Amino acid sequence: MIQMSGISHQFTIGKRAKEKVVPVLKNIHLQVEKGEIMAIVGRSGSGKSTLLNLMSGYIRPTEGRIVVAGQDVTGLTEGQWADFRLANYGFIFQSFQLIPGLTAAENVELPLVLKGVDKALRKRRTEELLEQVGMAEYMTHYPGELSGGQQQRVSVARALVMEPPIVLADEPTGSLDSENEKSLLTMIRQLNHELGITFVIITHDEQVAAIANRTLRLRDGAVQHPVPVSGSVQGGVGI
Ligand SMILES: Nc1ncnc2c1ncn2[C@@H]1O[C@H](COP(=O)(O)OP(=O)(O)OP(=O)(O)O)[C@@H](O)[C@H]1O
Repeated sequence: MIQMSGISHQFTIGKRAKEKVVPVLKNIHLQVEKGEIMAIVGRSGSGKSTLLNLMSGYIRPTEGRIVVAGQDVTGLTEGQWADFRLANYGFIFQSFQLIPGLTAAENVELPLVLKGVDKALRKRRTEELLEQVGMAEYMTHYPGELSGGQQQRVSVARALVMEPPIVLADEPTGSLDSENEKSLLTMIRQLNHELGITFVIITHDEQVAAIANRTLRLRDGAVQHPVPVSGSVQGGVGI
């Protein structure tokens, strides 16, 4: 589903005369299989977010090739990446990243508006999803009127609204208490099993890593060691 080959990335910081190159990722090879949950773990600064940003086209690799859903995305322009993300990825963040001035329903609906989907269809899809994540009663609430756990449910609904084959999550449980964490993980497992959605999840959290089929460990920008297969997804473990 996602293949990264020979990926290296360095940031260049500072002004011209004092430019400094910061190498972050070194020769990463990874393959995320369709229908699996992959956890990415590693110490702060090991390059986890950089890896996710490369997968989703927010930054471009210094070296290497990225193929997602059969398409070589390495050379996409910014505009092409925007379309590609809308069609292929849903995102879940630690800080939810809901738009404060929009209701729960409007937040979920927004990607459909951007895509020009018909209003009646948007409404139906939004209601279905908010129902699915247990937030039907809160459709007209603003994010500021919802608990952290409720906001994360809304953000899951938003991530799913375009029916993406892949969901990328950056510390999705990082702001949740243990009860909300448990219910989010149950939801992720269900979505993975029932809809076959592929998940890539950055996490510090052992409970999250425990639901993953595989765990990729980064250390100082490199893959730490080969990844054992521990879940139900078969074959082709190309890390
Ligand atoms: N835009 C940038 N410019 C320069 N350096 C950057 C930039 N983004 C990240 N870095 C550096 O790259 C390294 C890896 O950062 P990254 O955010 O990928 O780590 P991480 O593993 O996600 O960390 P954390 O768990 O703290 O979020 C760090 O040393 C960081 O300072």
